[in-house]
Parts: sequence; structure tokens; C-alpha cells
Amino acid sequence: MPEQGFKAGLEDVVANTSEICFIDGHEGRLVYRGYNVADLAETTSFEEVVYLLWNGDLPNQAQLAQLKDEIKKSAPLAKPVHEFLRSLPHDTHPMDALRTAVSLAGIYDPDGNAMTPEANHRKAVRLVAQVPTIVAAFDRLRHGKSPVDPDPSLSLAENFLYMLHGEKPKELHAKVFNTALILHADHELNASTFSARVTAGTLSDMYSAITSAIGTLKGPLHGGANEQVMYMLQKIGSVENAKPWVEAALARKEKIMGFGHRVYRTEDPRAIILRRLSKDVGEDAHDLKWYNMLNEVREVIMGSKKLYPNVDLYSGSVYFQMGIPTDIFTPVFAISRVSGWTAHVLEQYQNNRLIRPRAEYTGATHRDFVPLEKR
Ligand SMILES: CC(=O)SCCNC(=O)CCNC(=O)[C@H](O)C(C)(C)COP(=O)(O)OP(=O)(O)OC[C@H]1O[C@@H](n2cnc3c(N)ncnc32)[C@H](O)[C@@H]1OP(=O)(O)O
Ligand SMILES: O=C([O-])CC(=O)C(=O)O
Repeated sequence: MPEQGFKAGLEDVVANTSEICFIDGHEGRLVYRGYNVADLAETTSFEEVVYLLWNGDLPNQAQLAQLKDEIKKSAPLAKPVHEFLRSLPHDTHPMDALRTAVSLAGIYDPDGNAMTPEANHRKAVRLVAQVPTIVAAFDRLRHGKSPVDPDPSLSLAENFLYMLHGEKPKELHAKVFNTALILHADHELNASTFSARVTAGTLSDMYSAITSAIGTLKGPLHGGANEQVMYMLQKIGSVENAKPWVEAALARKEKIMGFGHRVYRTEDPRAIILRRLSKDVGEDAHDLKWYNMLNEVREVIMGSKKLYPNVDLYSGSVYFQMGIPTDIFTPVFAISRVSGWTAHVLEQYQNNRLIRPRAEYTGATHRDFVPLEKR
């Protein structure tokens, strides 16, 4: 029998080693490959961070140019993936559309099920390049609009907003979105990354691992919380109503989305940056209602429950004010996190061992068998 006792939710259980991401939950520090995310967030491009996560070092100019070129060339979708998105009912949740489209894209990937490091690198590039195209294309199709082809002159952040809205984003939005992508790129063994690694650990292919991860990110206790925060703000309606609304929800023992974390015992460092971005886009739009409401909710929750905001609290208000529909907030999270998922899958393949924990059995052990005719 296993030596270790059972830990509900695997809390604080160390399940693998990794060189990709470090979290100091007490100090509120998040590090990608040795770099504090706060130092990267507003000074680098998302593509640089993708390179860092995959390769362990920041790229030089030639390496960055090559990765950007690979991403640009890989951004268009295979025709059957387009046709599939076109065939979906318009009320399909965009996260379901993304999950199934990524799975389908795997079938048309020219590298198929090849598992060489080179083939896996190319698949990682295609995934990072195509997830934004899928999310934007489905959003337009369900609103009766034609998808917009990716523009090779734009960065990944700019391109997503361009493909979504059909026009180039204003400078502030492109910059803020780039920062949001960097902030969401990786987070150690969060649930979706764990799920990707479990799938990769069976030596299944990268698309299967990323499909598992997307399904895991969808839930409201994980990436799905950003969408739920926006619905909560819409229900609250005004800054004045925030306190009574939250107090009533807490009295009903409801969880308030965007608060609490398995690892952080202080404020999530990403939330601190996103709060400022929420203010920036709010000021730019001459509308600080969402920002002010979130701050009021934060004060009530921190005062009464001593719970801190997580990454999902402020991101939605940022996206909303950039014209991103609420039900694609979680797919937008995936646009970024696919970089971390693929980095972890590549790391898993490099030093693989099947991931297979044990369960503490709590059922009956010695029951007398009764044949069917006598039950
Ligand atoms: C990208 C991300 O995944 S970030 C997380 C996004 N998820 C959310 O924002 C959903 C809301 N938050 C939560 O549900 C949790 O805090 C989680 C899932 C993030 C972490 O869960 P866990 O580590 O398992 O903590 P757990 O749910 O056991 O909470 C511990 C205690 O704090 C309370 N608590 C935790 N989060 C919240 C919350 N958001 N609102 C109200 N109470 C909360 C729990 O009710 C529990 O109280 P109890 O001990 O009196 O029963
Ligand atoms: O680490 C976690 O458990 C959840 C999280 O914040 C993330 O995935 O970004």
C-alpha cells in the first residue's frame, strides 16, 4: 500500500519536478524560468515569453524573429477546422467549440502522431498560433460574421484582437492584452497543466494533452472563474450594491469567484498588475464602474473572509472594456495558457514516467456474493 496518506485535492503534494515555473505562495511571487513575471509583464512580448517557457532562456533577436515567423505561418486553420466551426450551433459555449476544434486540428496536423522533438516543437507552435484563430473565428461565425484572416504583420496579441473585431486594436489595448497574455502563460502544476501532463505521461500525443487541459481549464473553480466574475458584477450592478450583495452571498455560503487560491496565501501578483490594467482601460473608456465595483468587492471579501483576489478577478473587466465578449474570457485564458501547457508537455516527454497515483479505498472489503436470481 502507498506510504503517503491521502491529501484531499492533492493539496501541497509534490507530483513532479519542473524547471518552468516557480510560485512563492507566501510572498506572492511568480517566476518563469527564473524571471519574476512582474519584470516580464510590461517589457517583453508574449512571443518572447513563449520562447522562454519552451527553451529555458529569453530569445535573442534572430531567435525571436524565427519564432514569430513560425507562429505567423502556422496561424491559419486547416479547412476542415473552419468548416467544423461553421457547422456548430451558434449557442455552443466557445470553450466547448475550442476544446473540440483543437482536438480536430490534431487530426489535420501534418506531423500527425509523430513524437520526435522536432515534430513536437512544430505542434507546439501550431497550437499557440491556432488557438487565437479558432477563438476569434468561432466568435465571428456565431454572430453571423465572416472570419478575418490573420495578418502576418501583427503580433500574436494584436492579431487576436484584429481577427476578433475586424480592425486593428488601439495601441493601449494591444499593449494591455499582450501583458494579460504574459500574466496567464504558466502557473506551475495548476489543474489544467496537471491534466496535460497526466495525458502526456502516457506518451499520448500533444493535441490529446492540450484537449484534456482545455476541458480542465473550463471549470469555474479554475479558468472558468473569469467569466463568472463578470456575470457577478452584472448582477451586483452598482458600487453601492457591492457590499450588501457580497454579504448576502457569503451568508448563503456561496463562493465568490475570483477569490482564494490553493497556493497563494497573499494577493496573487498577477491580480495586482491586472488591477492596474483594469484602471488603465477604464480611464481610457471614461468608465471606472467595473474597476470600482471590483475594488469594493475586494474590500468586503478581504475584510470579512481574509481571502485575496486571484488572477481571475480583474482580467474580465479588462477584456470586457476591450470589447471581448464575456463567454470567451476562458478561451482567451487558453490563448495564453497553451504556451505553458505545451512547455510542460515538452518537459514531460523529456523525462517521462507514467503519472499514476493511488486512491485510499474507503469502500466495503469483504462482502458475501449473492447470485442474481437471489437478489
Ligand atoms: C486560474 C485559477 O484557477 S485561479 C482560481 C479561480 N477560481 C475561483 O476564483 C473560484 C473561487 N475560489 C475557490 O473556489 C477556491 O478558493 C479555489 C478553488 C481557488 C481553491 O480551493 P481550495 O484550495 O480547495 O480551498 P477551499 O475551497 O477548500 O477553501 C478553503 C476555505 O475558504 C473558503 N473559500 C475559498 N475560496 C472562497 C471564495 N472564493 N469565496 C468564499 N469562500 C471561499 C472555503 O469555503 C473554505 O472555507 P471553510 O474552510 O470554512 O470550508
Ligand atoms: O495555480 C492554480 O491552481 C490556478 C491558477 O492560478 C492558474 O492556473 O493560473
